[in-house]
Amino acid sequence: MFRFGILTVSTTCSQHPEKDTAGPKLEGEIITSFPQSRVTFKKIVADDKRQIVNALTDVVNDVVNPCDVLFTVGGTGFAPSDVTPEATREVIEKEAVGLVHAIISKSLAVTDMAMLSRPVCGIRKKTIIVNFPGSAKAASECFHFVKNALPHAIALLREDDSKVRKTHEEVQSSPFEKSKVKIVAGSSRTRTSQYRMFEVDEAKETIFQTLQSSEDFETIPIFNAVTRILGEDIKAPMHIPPFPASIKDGYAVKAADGVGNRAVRSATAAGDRPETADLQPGEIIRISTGAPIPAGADAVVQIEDTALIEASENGEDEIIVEILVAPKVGQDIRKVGSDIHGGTVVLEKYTRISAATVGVLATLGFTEVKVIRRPTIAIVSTGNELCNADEPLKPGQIYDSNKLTLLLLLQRYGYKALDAGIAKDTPDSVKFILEKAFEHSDFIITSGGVSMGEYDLLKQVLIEDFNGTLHFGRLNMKPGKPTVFVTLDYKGKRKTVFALPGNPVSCCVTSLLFVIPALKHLEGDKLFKGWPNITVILEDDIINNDARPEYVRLTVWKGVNGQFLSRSTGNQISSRLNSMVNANALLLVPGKTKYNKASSRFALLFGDLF
Ligand SMILES: Nc1nc2c(c(=O)[nH]1)N[C@H]1C(S)=C(S)[C@@H](COP(=O)(O)OP(=O)(O)OC[C@H]3O[C@@H](n4cnc5c(N)ncnc54)[C@H](O)[C@@H]3O)O[C@H]1N2
Ligand code: MOO
Ligand SMILES: [Mg+2]
Repeated sequence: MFRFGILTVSTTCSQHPEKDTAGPKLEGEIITSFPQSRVTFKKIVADDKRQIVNALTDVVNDVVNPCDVLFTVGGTGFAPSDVTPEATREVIEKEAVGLVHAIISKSLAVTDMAMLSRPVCGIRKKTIIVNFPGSAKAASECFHFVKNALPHAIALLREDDSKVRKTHEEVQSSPFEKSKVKIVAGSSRTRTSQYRMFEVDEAKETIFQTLQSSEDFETIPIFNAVTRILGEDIKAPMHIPPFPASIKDGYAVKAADGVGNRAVRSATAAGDRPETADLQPGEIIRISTGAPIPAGADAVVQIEDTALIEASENGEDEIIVEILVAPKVGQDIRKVGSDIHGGTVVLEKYTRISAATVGVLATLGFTEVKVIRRPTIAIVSTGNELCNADEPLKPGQIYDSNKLTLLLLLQRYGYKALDAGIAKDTPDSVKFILEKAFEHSDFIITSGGVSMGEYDLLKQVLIEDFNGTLHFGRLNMKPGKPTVFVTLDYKGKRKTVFALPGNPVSCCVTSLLFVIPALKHLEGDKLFKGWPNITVILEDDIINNDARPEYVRLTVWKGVNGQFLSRSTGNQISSRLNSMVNANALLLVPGKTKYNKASSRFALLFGDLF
């Protein structure tokens, strides 16, 4: 049973209690909403801070007749006499700003006047004190805004564990199920990887065969459409230009008139309504670029090919102009539909939308466009050693860089991703974070936890807890050997997971070689055929001492003779992210191979040229 109190604060009502409509109205709402409850305290006091403080204190100290929630009604406004919030603040021990926020934000949805209410809510001992405005309507509305949270708030204050747990379970919908994975340490741990080593090309092929390009569409405003893939053929609903328009600043003429002096009838500029009275022989009309061609005119003579013969007295108007060069029919006129012919397909489905594409859509009057829906993407970091940027580093910790690098790398190619947090190196934590990511996203990129260590848990959790299909778990490449590609069904929805190696460079290089192409493929980008291979000249010797083929990061720029020159970005160890700084290309060097300085090689260009 809940116990409520109502303190009406009003000087008038304290003298004429029959005028208090808000208190009784609120009492009725309380009993209707909580039939098992009782209103154990009712009082009216004047708008007097001392009286309010005393009444509130009496209630919270009353052990015989305690009150779970005490509502004050009135005295929360801007009038000099309104002091209920100040009195409440003197009494409470803890503020409850969430209640205040609920009251104000929900009231603002009803009336702008809610801005002028100053409620204070808080807790003193086991009583919650809540300020409501003084009108009967507002008080009862506010009660409904907060009432759903009250039972749980009361249970918490009463330290009623069973009720609190029940509410937590209800709120969290499904109680968390622990991971099935057990960490295998010591003598029984595996010493050889059970995953077959895939070649890079085989891995790419596997990705493209496994992932189906989306045929799911959405309509978005054209100003958000750059980098998206067009989801339909766009037919022009009109001709561009929609009217014959002048290509030059000059004079609209009748070509048959030829050269000679002409009377300037009028002037027309871009944006003017088309002149409908037919141009007569011997007449011309001054015209500006983009203006509609007047009726009866069939050519435009640019101003450079004319001479002024006579002007008006004030010099503002041209009266007679001489045409110096004989015009041809149609000269300097943009015909209707000459840029875009109405009814034809002007943009093809699967085009990647550029600023110019948006311009064409705008020209045709489109404000929205149908595009292929992109997968929702989440990024997860894993590792006990990882620390968020806003926390101080403890011994043994490092800052998480992969999550941010991945988020921004994706952004560079137009993809937005969600930060799904950092998982600890425990099966439960990895499972919990992945579950959270699967709830919100269809395409998940993780980093770390995929190699041979006993705390490298990603593959096991994905397979054992989520019944994932592992398509590959090891690649013959450096960096990026332990790259993992998994698909699974979660609550009936298909999820794609790339579990990338934790080393920051491995994470970047594998994103460029597999993740971005996979996203482009999913999005139906039919024009993307992988990063272009360009011929570069090496400015230094490049040696790969590893048996694995190595993707060496290069800086490529255009030399004076137009050739592409390149230099390695320095020490290529996969922990050294500086090797990605200033890198715009990847040079594939076979295992145990030296590429000599000045030789020319193919490199994959993934960024802008320097
Ligand atoms: N016995 C073997 N050990 C390792 C092998 C192997 O084949 N046999 N492979 C090595 C290779 S190659 C790589 S690459 C790494 C991959 O490691 P994991 O993917 O398991 O990643 P972790 O062990 O969790 O971390 C590796 C490294 O990267 C740092 N890291 C991780 N996450 C982040 C982050 N978000 N931001 C910054 N730095 C991060 C982490 O601290 C480690 O230093 O395994 C080799 N081992
Ligand atoms: O393959 Mo690891 O990615 O060398 O560093
Ligand atoms: Mg590891």
